[in-house]
Amino acid sequence: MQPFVYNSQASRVVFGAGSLRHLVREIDLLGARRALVLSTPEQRSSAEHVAALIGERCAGIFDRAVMHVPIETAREAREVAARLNADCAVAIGGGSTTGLGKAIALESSLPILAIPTTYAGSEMTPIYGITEAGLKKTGRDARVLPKTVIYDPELTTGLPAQLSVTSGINAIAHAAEGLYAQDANPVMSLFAEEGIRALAQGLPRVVASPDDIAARSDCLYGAWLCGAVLGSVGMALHHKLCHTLGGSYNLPHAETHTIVLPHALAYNAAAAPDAMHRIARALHATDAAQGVFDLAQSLGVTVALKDIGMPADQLDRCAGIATQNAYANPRPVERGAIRALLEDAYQGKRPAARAASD
Ligand SMILES: NC(=O)C1=CN([C@@H]2O[C@H](COP(=O)(O)OP(=O)(O)OC[C@H]3O[C@@H](n4cnc5c(N)ncnc54)[C@H](O)[C@@H]3O)[C@@H](O)[C@H]2O)C=CC1
Ligand SMILES: O=C(O)/C=C\C(=O)CC(=O)O
Repeated sequence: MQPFVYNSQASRVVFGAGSLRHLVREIDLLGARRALVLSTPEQRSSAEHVAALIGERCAGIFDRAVMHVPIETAREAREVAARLNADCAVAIGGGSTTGLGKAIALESSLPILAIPTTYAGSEMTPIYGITEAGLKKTGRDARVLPKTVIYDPELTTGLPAQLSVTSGINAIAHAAEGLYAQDANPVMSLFAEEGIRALAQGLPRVVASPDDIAARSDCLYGAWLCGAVLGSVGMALHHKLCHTLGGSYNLPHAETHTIVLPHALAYNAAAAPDAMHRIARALHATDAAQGVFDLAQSLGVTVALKDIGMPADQLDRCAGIATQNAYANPRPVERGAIRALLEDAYQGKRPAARAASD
């Protein structure tokens, strides 16, 4: 075994159907008295349910979380938290809502209790993102890692089937890149492979029956493990491409991950054979890139950037942005090859299998 460094991220996880009933106990354990509940406008009713559970210790609800955390929203939420004397933030929702909690915690160190309702995994990471003047900046800071996470699969049954699939593949992307990360380690690789396996088994059952709690549990468990990988080791080409596409063209986050991942894996396949073997094994596929593509296509989500609003004439520019700064990746990142990758993703082409001799 190669020497390695493993950074554990300290958080408390309460997992299981119905575990939202432990919310007040968990707020007590944080030592908090005035909880500010965060949500998107669409999940206002979930926020109200949470506020009712918290009772008199609920300081208020802020329901304006949106994707990519615009700085104006972050400032408004910070002001509300300060005005209400909140001493903890309870974020119920996906990565956008957790991200808003992180924007508050970044300045105030307010502890976050996250209740994830998608599979994006932000609740397991010290990574924050804030968008200012059309530019999204991300960073790592221990203050933004949620202190407590309540994973209750019952809260995910309302996540539409298509968003469940793309969000699940967003999670798989964290694990896949974690397996070939420059700072990969055996512990996170175990999390990664198990996370992919749980999601690959759970997602088809969720699509067939969105209320299936056992399937929802498998997916949320997989999302937890994959999120932990994202929080612990560095990402590479795939995440760089998705941030470029999402940030520059405002493409939807989970869908973009779903479309790009097979092509990023095909690009890196020959340079990371062990990771590809483990991804394929977890997917019960013979090839990692094709396995992800087939999973997405068989579950009825789009596999082409042209279907989600990517302008055809921007592929050159996108290849330029994604290759202008150096970053760790198993295979050198070359502009011409990235342009070809983007063309394949734009058209929704099934990637070729890695040759056995590669
Ligand atoms: N900092 C980090 O470590 C990470 C950050 N992110 C960030 O998170 C954002 C994307 O988060 P996502 O979770 O993909 O989407 P999201 O949080 O934007 O949610 C998408 C939509 O689905 C709704 N929704 C969520 N859960 C639902 C449920 N159970 N039932 C019905 N509707 C539900 C939301 O209210 C929203 O309208 C991006 O800004 C991305 O950059 C994503 C992953 C990791
Ligand atoms: O952009 C952020 O807020 C930080 C990380 C991610 O979004 C990870 C991802 O691309 O899923």
